[in-house]
Amino acid sequence: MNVLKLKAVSVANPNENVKRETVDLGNGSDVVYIQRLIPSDKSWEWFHYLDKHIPWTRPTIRVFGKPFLQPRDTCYVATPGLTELTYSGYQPHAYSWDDYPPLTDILDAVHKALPGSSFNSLLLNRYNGGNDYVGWHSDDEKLYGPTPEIASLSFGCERDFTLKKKPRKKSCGGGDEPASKRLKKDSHADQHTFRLRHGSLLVMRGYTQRDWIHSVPKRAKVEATRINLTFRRVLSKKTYLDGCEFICHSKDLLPPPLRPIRPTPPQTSLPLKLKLAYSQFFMQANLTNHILGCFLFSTVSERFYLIKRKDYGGVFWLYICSIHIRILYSRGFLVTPNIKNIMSFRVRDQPKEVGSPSPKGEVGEIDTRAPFQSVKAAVSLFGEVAVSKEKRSIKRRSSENVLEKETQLLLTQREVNKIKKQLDTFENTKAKALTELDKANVTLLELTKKLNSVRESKQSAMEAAEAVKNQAKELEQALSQKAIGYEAWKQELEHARKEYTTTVKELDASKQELNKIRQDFDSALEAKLAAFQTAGEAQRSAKLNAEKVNELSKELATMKEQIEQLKLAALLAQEEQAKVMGERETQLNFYETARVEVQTKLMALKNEYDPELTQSLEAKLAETDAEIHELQEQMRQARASEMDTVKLITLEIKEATKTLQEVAEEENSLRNLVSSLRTEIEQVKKEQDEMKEKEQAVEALAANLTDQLQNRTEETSSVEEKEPDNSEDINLKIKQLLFETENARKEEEEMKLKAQELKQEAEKSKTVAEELEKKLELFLKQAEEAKAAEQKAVEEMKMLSDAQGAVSVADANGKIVLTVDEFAALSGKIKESEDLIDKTEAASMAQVEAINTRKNEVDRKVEANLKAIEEIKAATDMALRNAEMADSAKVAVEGELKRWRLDEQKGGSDLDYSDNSSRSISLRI
Ligand SMILES: O=C(O)CCC(=O)C(=O)O
Ligand SMILES: [Fe+2]
Repeated sequence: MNVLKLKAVSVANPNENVKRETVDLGNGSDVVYIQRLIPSDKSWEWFHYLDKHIPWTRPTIRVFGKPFLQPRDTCYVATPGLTELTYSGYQPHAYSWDDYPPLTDILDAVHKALPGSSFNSLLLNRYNGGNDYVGWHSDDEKLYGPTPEIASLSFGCERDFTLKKKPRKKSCGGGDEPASKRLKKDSHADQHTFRLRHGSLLVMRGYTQRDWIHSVPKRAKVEATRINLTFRRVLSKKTYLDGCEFICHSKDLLPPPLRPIRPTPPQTSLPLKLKLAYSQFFMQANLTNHILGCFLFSTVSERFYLIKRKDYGGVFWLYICSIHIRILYSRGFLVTPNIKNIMSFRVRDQPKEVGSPSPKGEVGEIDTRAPFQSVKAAVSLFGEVAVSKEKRSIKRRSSENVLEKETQLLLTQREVNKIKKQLDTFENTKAKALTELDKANVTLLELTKKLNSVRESKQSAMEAAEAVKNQAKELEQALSQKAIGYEAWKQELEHARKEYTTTVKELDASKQELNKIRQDFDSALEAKLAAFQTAGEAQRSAKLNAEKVNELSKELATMKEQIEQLKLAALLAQEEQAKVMGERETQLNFYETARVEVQTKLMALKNEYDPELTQSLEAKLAETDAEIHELQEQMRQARASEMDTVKLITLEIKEATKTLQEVAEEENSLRNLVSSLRTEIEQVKKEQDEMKEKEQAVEALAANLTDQLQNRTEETSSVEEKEPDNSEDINLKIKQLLFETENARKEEEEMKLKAQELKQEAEKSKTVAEELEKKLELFLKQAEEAKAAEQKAVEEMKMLSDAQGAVSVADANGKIVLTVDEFAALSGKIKESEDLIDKTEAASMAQVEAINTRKNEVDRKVEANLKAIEEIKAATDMALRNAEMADSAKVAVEGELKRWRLDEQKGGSDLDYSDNSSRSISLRI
């Protein structure tokens, strides 16, 4: 593998030329953004290395309990021994820093940029284009403590990073601050966006994870890849002590209220005072905190306790003395202390000598990093708080070593236990397997025994057979002594006997076959009966359908009539309107004449009277003129709009009539289809009748065959007795049999053909049904359209009725062409016809559906019938073959028997067979 060699980096000095921007988010949260931390070339070099070498995975995480493919690639790197990271139900595998050496260079660069930082884990993200993203979240996992510093380094494609304030109810910790301060902080913006550039570093600090959420949203147009590294510090690690697993948190995890150590206690009895200081603090500030457990240990003089406490999103340990533990215990905050578990207590920054200058602000703090391996060790260290730092550190180191060893030992012990368990399971499986083997052996023995007994019985049977053979030989010898010339005959007799046995067997088989055929016939008959019943039902339903179709046609006729009436009403309305218009025009003409007359009169008056009166009269005339004009205009407009509406309605009614006609046509075609379906059903019934006849013929033939076979047997014996040389007759009969067999074959062929035809018919009826369905769909669509058109017409009519109402009010003469009521009645009629169409449509649909169902049923029955016929045909074939075979065998036997009887008769004078029954042949059919 071509591993990229990367030199140790010297990145920009954070304190000198790197520009950093700090955004105060308020309430102890802030974000630092360094736009150009890593030079572009170096950033690309790292980008390509990470893109190629990091083992990226895209895990399935859980969001609100549902599995969800993480919308970006990821990888996790961490220092060994830390508590594992788990987020959204997913625990990533922790790779080591050494697996990917450039990561340590990048880490160094980040550490340099952020003095005092000490990251021990890294979550890498790769966004393969704008569709990859990270949704709103906060990195507030417990293992990072309450105020984690998270540094996010970006390479490659620029993406937006958005921060949003969490809903107010979740915010906590600001309770100690004065209201004025809080108010001020509230003025901070609730959302911030940073464009994360190639080589930039964004650091979230303080309570950002507690109070804010962040995301990298999707970006539709982005295609390029972005790689992001988020550095974090895990505060806890696992330790084993006295067989117990402890999650130890470093001092960083102590929440701020506990961090400032209490003022220096008096120098005398320092450890105890220190303990008291902590316990007092604990009592004051944290009584309500959730206490997970209490652990007791003793020093020479006193018993002390450590409290396992949960606070600020973390679990850690507190030291407490016995007095306070009793108080806590009495108040129900503690459960029974467990004496076996102990934790360490370390004192930091102790004054070296008594009487030295006043101690510094901080005198001690809890450190659970190095628990004691035994009570003794704890006591010894606890008693030596005043010893030199060096000595203490040596002791601590040795105690840490011992702890490390113990942890390793415990892990090894666990491993050993696991292996032991595995061994146990293996032993169990082995024991089970052995038992099974024993059982198998027993069975084998039993089987062997059985085999042996079978062998023995076989042997004895063989011996018996041998004895019988010997006897037969003896008998033969005796016979040969008596009739030496019959040697050949004996052999033939033997042969005939054998043949006879085979024939009997074959005849048995034939009989069975025939029985089977009979059974098949019976079941076919049943199926046929069922098919007939279905056909009858189909017929009945077809009749019903026809009746319904007739009803539908009647309804359709009524509808047509109604529409005709509607049309008539519309025509009448039109005529009425035309009449009104005529009257109005006459009125207008009358006005016009009156006006002209007045004008003439006025002119005459003007000439006769003074000009002032004339002027006023003229003005009045002009006014009247204008009014008349206005009236004329209004009437013209009203007439035009009325005409338009009437035209529109007429058009709509025409369309509705057309659609109804189409519906009627569809009904007709449906009716035709129903009748053709009925004809098809009749045809199928006829075919079935024919099939039945054929089947009966085949049945009769099979029965005939059986009878003939029986007769032949009887005839053979009687002919043998009466006419030994009637071979010609036998031949004739055999020929006849063969002829009949041939006939049966032909019949069968015909049946096959018929079945084929029936199948084709079934196919055809299927196609017809499909076409019917298609037509129905089309019909439904058209009905829908007709309905919509009708609806529209109704609306138009309503509008017109409203308009007419208005006209009637405006018209002083009260001459209304169509009153509101008339229009309402008209609308009602239209609604009625609409409902009727709906009902008709639904009924026809149901009819067609029912027809389809019936047809499908008939199809199914026909198919079942065809199948039964096929099976019968196959069985008949087989039976015929068997009959043929039996026939030829019979011929052979007959020949042999004839010869045998002849010989017997010839030798009758020499041999006296008193027991004739031993020679008689009975054919069992
Ligand atoms: O890709 C980024 O910039 C943010 C990633 C992030 O928020 C995370 O991994 O938790
Ligand atoms: Fe994050």
